[in-house]
Amino acid sequence: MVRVEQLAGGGLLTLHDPWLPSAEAEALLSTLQDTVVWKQEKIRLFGREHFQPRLSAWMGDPGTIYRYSGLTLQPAPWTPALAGLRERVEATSGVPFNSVLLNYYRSGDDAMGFHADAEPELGQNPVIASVSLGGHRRFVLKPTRDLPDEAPVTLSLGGGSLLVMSGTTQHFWRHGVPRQAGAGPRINLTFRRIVAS
Ligand SMILES: O=C(O)CCC(=O)C(=O)O
Ligand SMILES: [Fe+2]
Repeated sequence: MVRVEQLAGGGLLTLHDPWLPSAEAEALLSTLQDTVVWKQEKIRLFGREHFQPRLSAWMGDPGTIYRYSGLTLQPAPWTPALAGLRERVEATSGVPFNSVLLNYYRSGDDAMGFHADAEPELGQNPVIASVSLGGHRRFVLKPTRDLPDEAPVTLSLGGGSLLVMSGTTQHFWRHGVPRQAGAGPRINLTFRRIVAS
């Protein structure tokens, strides 16, 4: 099923759910849990250092260096599983990607704070394609202060789904994955296109 949601300000969400067959999504979850070199990165936020409340990894074509929150990530080479998945994400979304940020939420205590994927190396109005594996999590979008009358939008991202964020989503909306009691392990893959570094 495909659900399309237009956001105020010209953002667009396209949710394909299911996208991957569930047996494949489950197999990919355990392959990634076991084979990715996961790290808990220490970031600098408002001048203070702390560990991110999740594990992560960065994979991509040579030269796709990613900088955010004081970190500089060098890409690990594509594994066969993710190189194949990238092609399928590109086929569905119609957009080329050269890198992917992997986030591993070990439990409902792991989370992602509100942010926009608006780093300069992603260019203007980037398309971000987000594959979820494992347990459902709430994915919340909040308008920026440019859209004071808009209410937050909440999606439930289940294992095997593909969410494509496009248009001006990263300009007028911020998104996050709040802590969620009882949630199971989840891996999210955000495919991106680094256009300059
Ligand atoms: O885990 C998610 O669904 C969101 C991940 C995300 O926002 C990101 O990687 O920038
Ligand atoms: Fe994001």
